[in-house]
Amino acid sequence: MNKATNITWQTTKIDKKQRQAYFGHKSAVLWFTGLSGSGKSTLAVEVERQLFEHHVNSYVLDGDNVRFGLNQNLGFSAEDRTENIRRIGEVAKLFVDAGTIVLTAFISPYREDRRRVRELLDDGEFVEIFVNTPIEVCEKRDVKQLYAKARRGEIKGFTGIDAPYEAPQKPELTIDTSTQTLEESVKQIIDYLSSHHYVPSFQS
Ligand SMILES: Nc1ncnc2c1ncn2[C@@H]1O[C@H](COP(=O)(O)OS(=O)(=O)O)[C@@H](OP(=O)(O)O)[C@H]1O
Ligand SMILES: Nc1ncnc2c1ncn2[C@@H]1O[C@H](COP(=O)(O)OP(=O)(O)O)[C@@H](O)[C@H]1O
Repeated sequence: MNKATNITWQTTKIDKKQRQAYFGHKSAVLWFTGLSGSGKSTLAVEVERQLFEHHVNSYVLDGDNVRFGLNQNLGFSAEDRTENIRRIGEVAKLFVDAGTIVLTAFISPYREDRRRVRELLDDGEFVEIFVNTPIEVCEKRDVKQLYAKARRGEIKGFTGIDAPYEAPQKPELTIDTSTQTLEESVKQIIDYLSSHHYVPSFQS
């Protein structure tokens, strides 16, 4: 609910369609969701690099980074995670309006929070990518040693240990980084974008 009153939506002279035509590709959100250590950031960063190399406007919004700035007042309670995802959704929508393919790498554990972001956007603009790497593999990787801390009880409410992760029911794409190489996963995503005419066709 808006707290401010007496506000009106300002329209501009250049719209999303004009920006997309100018850049030569569609804009959308590639919404990576999955457990910590599942591979969201690694995938997003590599897809961004390849899109950029092929002259596609692309930009990664990453969990840890956004929490250093925009969302530095939020923690990991269910309410704070919901607010985290709500703000990211609004930021992602601005990027889509600006003609960019924005890649978001957040655990985003709640189905309802992700659904709300999908609803914010037009049809086809929300591409949900479920990074479905088994927790045993994520925990074994333990890139930031957070699973070990959670197991020792030093972090409370860690996703997958003592906080929930609600898997997507109908994601556009599912990736398992325990069985697919990085190259295979990136190719799967780029092929999806090409075959669905988000970007001109190219080989990853
Ligand atoms: N309690 C708890 N649970 C899960 N993750 C935790 C927690 N505390 C800190 N971290 C670190 O924060 C990163 C997840 O932040 P997100 O903004 O993606 O989380 S969420 O979408 O709001 O659930 C996550 O980063 P990724 O590993 O990149 O997913 C962790 O490094
Ligand atoms: N096939 C793969 N695809 C993506 N990441 C992989 C793969 N195999 C191993 N990894 C490693 O898994 C880790 C995933 O960490 P990260 O991308 O930070 O995950 P998240 O953003 O989901 O927390 C990285 O250290 C990465 O090098």
